This record gives sequence, structure tokens and C-alpha cells, in this order.
Amino acid sequence: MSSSSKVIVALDYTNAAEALAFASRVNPALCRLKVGKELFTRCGPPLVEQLVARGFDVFLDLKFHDIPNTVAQACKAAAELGVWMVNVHASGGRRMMETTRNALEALPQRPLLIAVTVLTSMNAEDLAELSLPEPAKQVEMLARLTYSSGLDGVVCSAHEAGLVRALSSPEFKLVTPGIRPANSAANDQSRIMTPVAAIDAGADYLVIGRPITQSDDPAATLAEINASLAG
Ligand SMILES: O=c1ccn([C@@H]2O[C@H](COP(=O)(O)O)[C@@H](O)[C@H]2O)c(=O)[nH]1
Repeated sequence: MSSSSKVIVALDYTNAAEALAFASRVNPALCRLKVGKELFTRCGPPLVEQLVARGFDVFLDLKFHDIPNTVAQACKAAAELGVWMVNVHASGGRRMMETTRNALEALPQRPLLIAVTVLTSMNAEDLAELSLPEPAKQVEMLARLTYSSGLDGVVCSAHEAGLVRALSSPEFKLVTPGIRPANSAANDQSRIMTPVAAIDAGADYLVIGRPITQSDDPAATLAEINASLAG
């Protein structure tokens, strides 16, 4: 079942039981799910397959960054788990992205392939320390590279959604973490925006972790966010 919600819940739990408990409390129509480095490293492919078997669209967020062949084969392995979306780092470059895209396109059924531009935790000072320009400029350069490499979309902050849309197409997916409902803690995120503002800015999908998973009632918090977006 494909969700009509734009929310992707980041299941950043330390164990499978907590992740599955959350999945049992929500319907696959209400959200998509993201399995990232923490949960995957602890629980591996079997958990991903269980979530897929329960009908969820799963974004496997492992942000691959390696030589072209290694990344392409890793993404093929992810595709075999039945996931809806996989990602790489755009800074891995054109050859890495094109090799991966070609490997996935040869499959009978493939996940969406997107690339991370600049992590939403990073601010201008973080980038300056790496001799990189301000976030918007760096996102623009990496999003342009990703688009011309034929990928399906990017991970960026909602602050850059407008500029990425302007250089790509209406179909190019803008997946935005760093989403914080009003009065939520920013935690380690830098480039944040509220759910409604992010959708208004042009985001296609909102990745939301701690504001949902660490709330007193995660399912109710998800329902509130969905309602705010419907309104
Ligand atoms: O630029 C990025 C790319 C990925 N993430 C991931 O999204 C979630 C965000 O979780 P919150 O608890 O809502 O901060 C997390 O899994 C990150 O690994 C990101 O935040 N920024």
C-alpha cells in the first residue's frame, strides 16, 4: 500500500521491538518509514523485509558513498529487499551516481534513487571549515549534478526546496529532513522548518524522527502532523 501522507517517519530506534511496535500502531496509509544507519546496523535486512511485508513504503537511508561499482552493488542489494527508496551521497560524483542509476534501471522493479546534498545538521560555519560555500550554494551545485546524472531526487533542507525545484523538474523528488513542528527541540539539526512551511516551500516528503518517535504518543503526534498538512 502506498501512503498518501507526505511524512516519512525516521525509525531511529535502538532495537527491532521498538520499531515494530511503532509500525503496529500506525497504518501504512498514514506514513512511510525510514530505516537509517542505527537501526539497520543493529537489525539488518530482516527488519527491513518485515516492514515491507507489513505494507510500508520503506526508505533505506544508508547514504552510500564509495567507488561506483561498490555503491551500485549495494543499491542493487537494497532493491532486493523490496524498499521504495534508497540513497547515496551526491558528493560521490557523477560516475558513482550514473553507474548506480544504470544498475537499478536494469532491474525489473527498482526503488527510487536519490542523493544527499548537504546534511541538514550542517550550517555555514561547518561548511566553511571544509572550504565549502554556504549551504544554499553547495546544495545547488550538488542538486544540479544529481539531476543531470539522472537520479530521481535529492535530500536537502526545506530552505533549499525552491532553488532545487527551479533547476530540476516537477517530478524530481525533494526529500527534506530537519522538520520540526513549532516548539519542538531542534536537537542537532541546523536548517529546520515546520511541516506546513516545508510543504509550502515545495518539499515532496518530510522526514521526521524524534519529534514523533520521542513524543509521549508517537501515533497521535503523527496524526496531528498529518492533520496540520491536510488543513
Ligand atoms: O540531511 C539529512 C539527511 C538525513 N537525515 C536523517 O533524517 C532523520 C532526521 O531525524 P530527526 O530526529 O527528525 O532529526 C535522521 O534519521 C537522519 O539520519 C537528516 O536528518 N538530515
